[in-house]
Amino acid sequence: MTPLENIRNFSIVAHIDHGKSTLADRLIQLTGTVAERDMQSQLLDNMDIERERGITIKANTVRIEYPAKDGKTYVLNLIDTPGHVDFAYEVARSMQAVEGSLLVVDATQGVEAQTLANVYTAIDADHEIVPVLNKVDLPASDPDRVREQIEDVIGIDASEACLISAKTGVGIPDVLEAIVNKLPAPTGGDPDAPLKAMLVDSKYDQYLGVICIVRIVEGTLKKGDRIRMMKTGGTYDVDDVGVYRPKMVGVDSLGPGEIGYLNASIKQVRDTRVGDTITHEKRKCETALPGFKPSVPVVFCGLFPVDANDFEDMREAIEKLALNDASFTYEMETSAALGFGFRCGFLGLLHLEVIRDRLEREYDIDLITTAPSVIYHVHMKDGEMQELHNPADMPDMTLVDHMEEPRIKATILVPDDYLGDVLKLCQDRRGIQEDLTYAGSRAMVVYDLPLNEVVFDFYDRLKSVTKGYASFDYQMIGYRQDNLVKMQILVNDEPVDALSTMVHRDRAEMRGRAMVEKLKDLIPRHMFKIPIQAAIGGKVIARETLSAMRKDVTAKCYGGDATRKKKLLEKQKAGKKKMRQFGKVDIPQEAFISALKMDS
Ligand SMILES: Nc1nc2c(ncn2[C@@H]2O[C@H](COP(=O)(O)OP(=O)(O)OP(=O)(O)O)[C@@H](O)[C@H]2O)c(=O)[nH]1
Repeated sequence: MTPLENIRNFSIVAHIDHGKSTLADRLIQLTGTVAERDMQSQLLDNMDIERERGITIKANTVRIEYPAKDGKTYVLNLIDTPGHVDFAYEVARSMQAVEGSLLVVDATQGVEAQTLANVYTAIDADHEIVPVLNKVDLPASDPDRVREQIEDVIGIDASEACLISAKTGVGIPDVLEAIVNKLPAPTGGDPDAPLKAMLVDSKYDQYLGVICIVRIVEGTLKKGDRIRMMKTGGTYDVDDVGVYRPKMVGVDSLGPGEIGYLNASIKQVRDTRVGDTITHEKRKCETALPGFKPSVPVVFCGLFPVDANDFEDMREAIEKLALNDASFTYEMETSAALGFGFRCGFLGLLHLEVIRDRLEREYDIDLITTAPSVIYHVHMKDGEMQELHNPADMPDMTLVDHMEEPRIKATILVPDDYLGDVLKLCQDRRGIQEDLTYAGSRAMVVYDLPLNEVVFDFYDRLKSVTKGYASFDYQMIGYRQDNLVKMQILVNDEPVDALSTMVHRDRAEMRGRAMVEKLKDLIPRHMFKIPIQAAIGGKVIARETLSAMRKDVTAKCYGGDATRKKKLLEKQKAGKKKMRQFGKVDIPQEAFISALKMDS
């Protein structure tokens, strides 16, 4: 067991791409935690999809042993936290398990929106913060300017910030010394007290079952102990305890201040509650740790198999994915248009994409994704309040008194030149400007926006109007009443429920027109005329007509080249597979998403 004063627990906070993972790799490498031949970049991102997209989804931890200049060997426990806005709540939770943070800022870019959001989370968790300026090997780096910016915008002293290049390794020893000298050791913690440990995160391993990452606050955890989860009441025998280096290595025991894993034949991640207090069954601790609110899904959409025969496979795949991800919810849904599928809830759009990608790639299921929606509060005239997850379930408007929608506070950092475009974008999305300040040549804008207008393609639009220079972060602020209506789309006079959306009354006409125009381009011509309409209640607010024509793919193949004709017809058939029939009309899969993209 390591004495408390020789332990340092920390996380790294950074904006995406500022070098968090590269720095973690360097720290691991320099301390010889991994043999040189086993070194591969991004050691901590072990899920394929994380590695591929360069994002971290679940918290990971690694234990590093560092012989410091003062002659003592320290145990450094690094918790790697997710870096994307969707997972902000997970970041806040993992931070409760450590005492300090390295604040990594790319010295060529400076402070970005996520730097701010993450560093404030660290400050809220009472962290000591060590600023680290990365990428000083690049000619464009300007450490002095960025140092000043950290002081002006964040308000912490950056005069002793470490100047490093995580890529070349310059300055890494200074970071290790700063961790030891500037970050506090964990406090308190009697190894003989009844066990009190925090469940920091849990994940599913196909060979070992559920692995829990734990931080010991008091007492000692050993293999063979019988433990109790104080919130869920579950009791388990501990099969193994250990640490990540970053591979799993068993240890005899974990004591106060230490971070490691435990494995106790827990069947599914859902049986564990992140933030729960773990204690011994026989000798319980008196009070539990404060615990966390569970993270709740904010974005919902329907997922349907393109081929109805895939439904059972899809159910199995979704159940498996949910085993490892308690923040992802699902329930069966039937749609008149799309048949059987699932209504799924996600933490954000990236989370949605990750799950959808995994279903398609790992389980080989072609999916139709319906428009993402948020949760509306529908206040009925009889005083009851209903949560609306799916626009298709909207109750009869005559029974509704009023509706509320979720709003967010969005923080956007953008170079001056693009400020006008950003303000226009936020204004177009029904935003209310709350603040506009400058940090050097960059503006920081704060907007109050409806989540509904952001979940879909706001981030893409923001990136495109600012050529990628803007950064964005948000947090939920609550519900507010507004004039919202359900807009239906009718194709060939039949409503397509999967295309229903909630819109603001004042924008309904514009949105309806844009959608029917898009659909006209997306739906192939048929042998008959197809009216495409947008309607509110029974009233049509926009209409386009797709004229009749048979698309003869073989028309260009005059002469007798039969094989080429056959090939083209087969290609047409394959293309058809991705379509769904609505009455007599085929609607291609991409229409469900593309039709909703707004051009501003
Ligand atoms: N030139 C230079 N490039 C660097 C340095 N550190 C990181 N990079 C590069 O910057 C990019 C982003 O680095 P990552 O370590 O993946 O960034 P991250 O912050 O972990 O990103 P997320 O995991 O997506 O949050 C990679 O292409 C790195 O090779 C550095 O010191 N100098």
